Amino acid sequence: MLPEDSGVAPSAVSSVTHYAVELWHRHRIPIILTTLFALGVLRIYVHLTEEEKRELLVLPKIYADDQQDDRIAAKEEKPALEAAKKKVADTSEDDKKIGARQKKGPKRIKGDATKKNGTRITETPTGEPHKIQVLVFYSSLTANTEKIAKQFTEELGESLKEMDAFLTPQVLDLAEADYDEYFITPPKTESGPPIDYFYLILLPSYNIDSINDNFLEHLQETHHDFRIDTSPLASIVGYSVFGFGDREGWPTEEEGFCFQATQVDKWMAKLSGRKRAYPLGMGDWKKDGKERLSEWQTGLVDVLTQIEQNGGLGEGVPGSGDPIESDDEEIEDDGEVLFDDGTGANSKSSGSLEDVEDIGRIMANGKSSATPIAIDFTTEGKQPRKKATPAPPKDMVPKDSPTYNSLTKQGYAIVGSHSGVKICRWTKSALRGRGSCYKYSFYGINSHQCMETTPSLSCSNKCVFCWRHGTNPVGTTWRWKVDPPDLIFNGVKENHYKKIKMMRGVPGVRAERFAEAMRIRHCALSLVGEPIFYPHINEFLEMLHKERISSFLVCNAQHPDQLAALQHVTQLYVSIDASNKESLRRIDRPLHRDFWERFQRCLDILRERRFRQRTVFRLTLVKDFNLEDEVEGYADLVEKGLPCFVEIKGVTYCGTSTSSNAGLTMANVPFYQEVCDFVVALEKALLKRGLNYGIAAEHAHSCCILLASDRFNVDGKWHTVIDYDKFFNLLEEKGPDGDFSPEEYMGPATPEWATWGNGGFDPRDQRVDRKGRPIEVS
Ligand SMILES: Cc1cc2nc3c(=O)[nH]c(=O)nc-3n(C[C@H](O)[C@H](O)[C@H](O)COP(=O)(O)O)c2cc1C
Ligand code: SF4
Repeated sequence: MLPEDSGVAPSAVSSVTHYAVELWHRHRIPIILTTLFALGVLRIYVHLTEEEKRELLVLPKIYADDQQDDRIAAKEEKPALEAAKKKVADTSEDDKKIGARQKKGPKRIKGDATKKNGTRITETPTGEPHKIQVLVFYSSLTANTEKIAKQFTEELGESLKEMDAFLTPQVLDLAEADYDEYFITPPKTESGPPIDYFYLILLPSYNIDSINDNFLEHLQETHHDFRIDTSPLASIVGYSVFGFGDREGWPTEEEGFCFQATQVDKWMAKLSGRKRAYPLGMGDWKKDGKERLSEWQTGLVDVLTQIEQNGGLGEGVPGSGDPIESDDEEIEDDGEVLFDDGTGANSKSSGSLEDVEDIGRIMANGKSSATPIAIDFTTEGKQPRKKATPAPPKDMVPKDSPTYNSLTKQGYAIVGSHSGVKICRWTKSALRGRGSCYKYSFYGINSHQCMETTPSLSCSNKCVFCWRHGTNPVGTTWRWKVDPPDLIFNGVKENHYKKIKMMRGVPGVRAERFAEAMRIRHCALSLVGEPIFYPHINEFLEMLHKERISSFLVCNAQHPDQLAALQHVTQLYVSIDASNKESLRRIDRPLHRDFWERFQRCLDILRERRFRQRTVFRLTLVKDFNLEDEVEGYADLVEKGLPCFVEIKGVTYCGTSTSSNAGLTMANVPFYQEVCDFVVALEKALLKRGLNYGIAAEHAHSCCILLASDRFNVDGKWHTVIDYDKFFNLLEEKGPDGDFSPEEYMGPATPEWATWGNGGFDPRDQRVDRKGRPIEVS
């Protein structure tokens, strides 16, 4: 109805209304039908586009490259995902069947069945479907598990027979399997259809030294190895572990029932990016072992059936999602250099963990009473600004600190309160006859007889390329309890030998090298931190030398006073990480304000010492940081310090957040050819300055090249190798401050294979790739 004052004549209004009613009566059927049709089309369109989206969310294809992104998307779209899952579960015929089967096994959230004509969704770009190889690993000391594993594998094979996707399961003894082959990355298919792997591990627990310890150590070290992705097994389809134990002796899990299976399960979760396909099973061999195993087996077949149907574990499968694995996953190092203030509370957000640079602030905040006095041994004699109440100094790395946890997880043994020891990868590699580090090629150091250690885990730099995961404490002063040198010396040896002994069951370890390794002959004081930070470094060196253990000491050119007071070492290194002040600040991120002056003083000391110590400049090349345009600058530094040798090495990318925070990526790692070009240019720049240095040796394997002073060239041959016996004899004869020169303990000629142009790989060894496959040396 129109309002009365609208100004439109009533007769006109009534004729329009009449006309409209007339029109409706005449055409109402086509109008209604057309409207219904349009609404129907609209509904179908909306439905189809929604389904498309849901489909992607419901089934993250585990083989898709951007699986991670899918997961994130799925998380963000949780309500939609839930709705979609419910809908698919209600409607899919295939899923109904799976659902029925699953009633017997564990409850699972189903993914969308995208099975097309019976083929798995996992296909190569050419459409070839992947096959799944189930590998059943076991360990066994008294043969129970061995028998069970074989029978289990056979039965599993029977259950999977009808499923096209699966190859016949294989059983593998962990005492014989090469861990590098299976537990760094899954095996690669050389020919035939592409194969994906599903790992099952049957493991009895032993609280005595057994192969399980080696296996666990391998898993742990692989996870913490900075060269390897933290989840290198992420491409396996899934895994599950079953443990055997004995409740009679170990009644509960807290008391050790199946403790090693629990540990393997945790490490596998980490290595595989949480691909636990079925929960950890446990059984008491004497009581319910068989029953539990049979339940586990049923559940597994269920999961494998689902994988065959869906191409993956699907979202939300318990164990492949995000369970809290253990407390140690929670304290994963985030790469920040932390300092524990020792208050007991160790949450980062509470501020109890502080960067040492913040010590001033902590003290100002009234925490000074709990903080020991900082004794700057580098500036000893100066009066502390404020007289603090004397408090007993604390441990540098307390046992309950995150630093301790993190370092031990990376394989370090912490000795006393501030020292560490670790077996380096070259020591392990040499034990297996797979190559030694460049120090063998250049100086004759047997890697399997070399102990890598430090008496000070603390350092005064925070170098961008430091592979120590940023976990070591930093500081400009020694403010901690000081352990006596004999405690450190005995502790590091003991722990080194312990770690060597652990290697005895590792496949490929050569018996003769293992026997030799039980006598330490060399000590690389370069692990983490700054060895000359330790106030009793000279006494520690004396202990090494007394046992005729050579000493290669690396310092960071920040402690000139300690450097000046240092007694004889077999070889004395100074890290030269940049050729100018700005570059050094960017790379080393030194804590000392006068870092450049300290650096210069160290070079002066090295120059003075060059006829008494075998001095080495160690250059670490980082592309876009200190490589380009710095040749001349480095040549100037060599001219200033006149070292006996210059070692030039391409940086190794450690992939921690420390490095990424500093803007370091793989792109900063120079190619070997770039390192070679740099060294050739540096040699030329030195010759231009009238300095007689030449390229003496190379170790292409670790991207390292050695420039040597002509002092070590005899009759046209380089003599970079050291005569260690001669060194100890001279030391015994002349004392730790004795007057003898590096030339006096110069060894035989550098082996031909190590000289420039010959690669530097010891021909006695077999070079292998990361998975232990032989590589032909070109
Ligand atoms: C020396 C020894 C130590 C053991 N330690 C443990 C243990 O710490 N926790 C546990 O649950 N079972 C322990 N067991 C029990 C074994 O795990 C169990 O007997 C297992 O079935 C043995 O498997 P196998 O015959 O394949 O080696 C131990 C057995 C022995 C002989
Ligand atoms: S020098 Fe270093 S890398 Fe070489 S064997 Fe010794 S500890 Fe390992």
